[in-house]
Amino acid sequence: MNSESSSSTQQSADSQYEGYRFYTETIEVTRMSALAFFEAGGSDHSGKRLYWQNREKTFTLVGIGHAHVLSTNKANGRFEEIKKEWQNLCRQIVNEEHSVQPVLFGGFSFDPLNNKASEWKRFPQAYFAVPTFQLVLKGEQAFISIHLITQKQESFAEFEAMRKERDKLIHAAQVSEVDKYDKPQTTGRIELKKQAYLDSIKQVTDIIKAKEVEKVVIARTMKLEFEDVFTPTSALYQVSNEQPESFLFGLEAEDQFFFGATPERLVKVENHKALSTCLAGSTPRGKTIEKDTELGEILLKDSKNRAEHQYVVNMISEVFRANCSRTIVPKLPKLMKIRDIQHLYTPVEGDLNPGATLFDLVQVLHPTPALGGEPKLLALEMIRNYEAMNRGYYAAPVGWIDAKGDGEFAVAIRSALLDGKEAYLYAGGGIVADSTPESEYDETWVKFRPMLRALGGQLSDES
Ligand SMILES: C=C(O[C@@H]1C=C(C(=O)O)C=C[C@H]1O)C(=O)O
Ligand SMILES: [Mg+2]
Repeated sequence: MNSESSSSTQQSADSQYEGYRFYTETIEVTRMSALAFFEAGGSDHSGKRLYWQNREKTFTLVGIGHAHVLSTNKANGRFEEIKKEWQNLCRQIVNEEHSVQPVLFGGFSFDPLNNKASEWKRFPQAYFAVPTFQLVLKGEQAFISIHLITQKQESFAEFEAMRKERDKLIHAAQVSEVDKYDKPQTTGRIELKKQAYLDSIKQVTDIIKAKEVEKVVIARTMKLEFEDVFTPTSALYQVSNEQPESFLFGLEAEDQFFFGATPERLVKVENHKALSTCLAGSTPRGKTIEKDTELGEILLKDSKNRAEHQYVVNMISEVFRANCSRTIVPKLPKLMKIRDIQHLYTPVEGDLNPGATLFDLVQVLHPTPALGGEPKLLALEMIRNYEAMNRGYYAAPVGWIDAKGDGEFAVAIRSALLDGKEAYLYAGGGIVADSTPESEYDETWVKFRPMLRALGGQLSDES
């Protein structure tokens, strides 16, 4: 069964995209491994690939090549800029004849006002792309789309060449074996600025006790060194094996690759329904069922963790009440148990008000007190001043949006930046009045664990 549509649209739009045309074709293919498709794109489009799988595993998106890039290095107005450009581009190029609409995928940095030097050399403050070749796995079905966005009048030959390339990609993906990826040989594991991290927790806790701010999330970085270059496909393969119950994401920017397996949804919009997740408050999994249940029960009643969690519930509910009707917020948190850790969890949903968009929600929600703090702007300033790192895209929104405005963004935690023979891993925790540097430090170890296991950075005496 093939569904095809190739067409172009030209309207007398007053946008910056006047004269742009969109050529697209979507075919249904037999289901293939998303990772194999991602890998196949590496020979000609390395540095321009993306990967996404939702938490429920009902939707997987792989992008290869850039049909169009939207990015900015502006510190202020980056959300508005990307939102407006996407709307302008869609208005110009998308029409009803297109059976499949283009998808924009990418992310934002955590805090553009943080100007500490960092490892994030290839990532602008916002970085999105419409892929040239796009694989979508939905339920049992698989679709591959070609997207060509161009100002050229005549693109027939170019589009024909793209069809050939698509067929080669499909073939390469179908014959490749995806279980061939080994863990890297890890030669070094360095806790960067550990003392500065511990000191910052003490400083921030003192300021919270003086009631100048209520909650601030503080994070730290771990660096792994590998014997050989470790590839993005191998990295995705390893985390996907480790974390079946999370969103999986990967975003290439030239020779750097940001990826992770996060349990935290920032916001999803589907047919005007909005969903978000309050996730804060943590404890390890128990080794036995009894111990695990006991740890969970203790977490549900623990006042320090409930305080961490409640700031997030209050903030997200407030944002939803301002942007949605029929907002539903459960009164009490539940437990979200994932492989290495359990969290306090409250889902929030509502019907998006007319005029409110996914990008609007991303902008007002980011960062929630799960990754920033309360009050938001003061917490951001404290993170800038006290945290001994620059988060880059860690803890920031990463996700996708389509031409109708549906899409989903996750909070990019449990993540790492891969840079050739090195990887930078990130983990943090919510600091409230009764936090201590030692227990926060321990909590970050639990949060590092999945990524360490995936990347072979776990020492032999740890399991
Ligand atoms: C900051 C992280 O996680 C966040 C902080 C949590 C906490 O402090 O309890 C729990 C879940 C996340 O919202 C991280 O994983 O790095
Ligand atoms: Mg915590």
